[in-house]
Amino acid sequence: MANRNVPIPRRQLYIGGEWREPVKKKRIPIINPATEEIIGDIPAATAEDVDIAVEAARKAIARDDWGSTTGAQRAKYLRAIAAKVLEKKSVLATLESLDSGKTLFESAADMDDVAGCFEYYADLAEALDSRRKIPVNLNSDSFKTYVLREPLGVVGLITPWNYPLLMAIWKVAPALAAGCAAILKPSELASITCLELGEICREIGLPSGALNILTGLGPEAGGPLASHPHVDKISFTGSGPTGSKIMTAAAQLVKPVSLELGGKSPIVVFDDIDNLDIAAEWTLFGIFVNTGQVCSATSRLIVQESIASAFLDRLLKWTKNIKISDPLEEDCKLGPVVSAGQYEKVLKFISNAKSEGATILYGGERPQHLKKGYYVQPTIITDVNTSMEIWKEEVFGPVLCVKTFKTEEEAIELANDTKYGLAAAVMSKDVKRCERFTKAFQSGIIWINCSQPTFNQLPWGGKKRSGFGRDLGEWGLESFLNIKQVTEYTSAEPWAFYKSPSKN
Ligand SMILES: NC(=O)c1ccc[n+]([C@@H]2O[C@H](COP(=O)([O-])OP(=O)(O)OC[C@H]3O[C@@H](n4cnc5c(N)ncnc54)[C@H](O)[C@@H]3O)[C@@H](O)[C@H]2O)c1
Ligand SMILES: C[N+](C)(C)CCCC=O
Ligand code: NA
Repeated sequence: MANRNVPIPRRQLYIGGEWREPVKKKRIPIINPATEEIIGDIPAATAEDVDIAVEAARKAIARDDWGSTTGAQRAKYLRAIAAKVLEKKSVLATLESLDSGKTLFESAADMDDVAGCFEYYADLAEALDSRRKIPVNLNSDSFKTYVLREPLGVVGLITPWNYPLLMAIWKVAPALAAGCAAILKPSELASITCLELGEICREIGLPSGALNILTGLGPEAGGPLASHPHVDKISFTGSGPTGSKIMTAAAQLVKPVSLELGGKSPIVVFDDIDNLDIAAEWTLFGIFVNTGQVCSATSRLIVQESIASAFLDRLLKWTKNIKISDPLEEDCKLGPVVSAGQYEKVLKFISNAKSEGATILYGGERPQHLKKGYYVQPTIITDVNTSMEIWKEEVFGPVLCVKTFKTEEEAIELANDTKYGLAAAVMSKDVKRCERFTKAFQSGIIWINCSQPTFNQLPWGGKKRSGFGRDLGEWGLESFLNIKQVTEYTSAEPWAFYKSPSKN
């Protein structure tokens, strides 16, 4: 077992490069979901603190030490942050697990991804210098034109608890690479590592106000950020209902938003797969990694009837082998869900599925050996029909529902039978069929013969009710840039549209 006695730092809000007590001095308890114990607290920002942070961000943009930096200069800061994250990896990973219930192995992997994401955007920040000003040739003697890429300004980043630091960094890194000044509002359910990012920024000497971190409740801290007149954009990852509220608030000021929302993603398994075990493991990983609290979780298994029985048999064998324990224990593969609220929500989805007539093939309850903590067994539900809640709604927990199909057409129809459109996976050795599914799936992310692998270079985001806009890749950087066209009249001749008064 890793050291669970890592002290939980008692932080304030990180504003203008300093730790600052919230104006109303309120704090929110931190709960460890594995023990249900209060292990510390975080500051709770309100509208007053948002005003102060927005002012600090505006000042940063107006100051040369941030507002006039080149991409190459910003890249140095991003690389310094990446190095600090790796230096502190073990402590940060432990804090992430204590706060969110994530297994220590996954938290450590997240910290590598966090550092990798800063490194990736450091490269893109450097490359931006040569793309900052692009001449456009009009073949004109009268006009010289060019297009500028500029930082968008002050941006609000509102993020969820499932990958507390990683989801924040998917936005923080490109926002800083672009030269924006950012205000990060992480989830009140897991904010520790985001506050530690503040300490890292202080240690590496990031210019004050370039990144501000406001922990607090959604409506009290996130709400005023979304509706603030001096915030130029909101980039949000979280639930659909909150996304709608943010879009509504931003719409009043015609403020751009990007929304990465939930999903109910399908994984379609065909009978031509060579190896049932390989497909079973990907199916398992697609729904049980991070205890199913993944926006892109492939939570609907759509399996060809001819192999359904054999495949479910393999799936059960793999599922029974998953170690469920305190997330800090060695080899733990499934920790608790994040909170009491999430625990109740997941169990309610399972009991509703039962009362609607579905069969709980495996799991569905608290594991017998764990008396405390928000643990739910990995759960597989069969005898599902398309009108059931469990087929339609995002659970955000370790719950897989299963349907069978006979034909490819039927599989496509089932896969797209959802209001969401984040991700979709197909398992088949038929290359042409995989191409047909790639085209037919109504989603932003396609996995072929796998589920969940994610790379900084590739765009991340969805369509339909999963939102719009893209994190990661060059698209993530572009979303924090303003495109400005410049047209210069270079002719010595008069424009001659009006009759010149000197000729009267
Ligand atoms: N598409 C993706 O990339 C992605 C990634 C992770 C999570 N998610 C989705 O996030 C959801 C779970 O995360 P969650 O429970 O933290 O979501 P949530 O919507 O409850 O909270 C997300 C963030 O919004 C804030 N918030 C809440 N109410 C607000 C308001 N009125 N105004 C402004 N901010 C407010 C919260 O404090 C938090 O920081 C799931 O639906 C999941 O699918 C999506
Ligand atoms: C694919 N990852 C790395 C699990 C990240 C998913 C982000 C959304 O929850
Ligand atoms: Na917590």
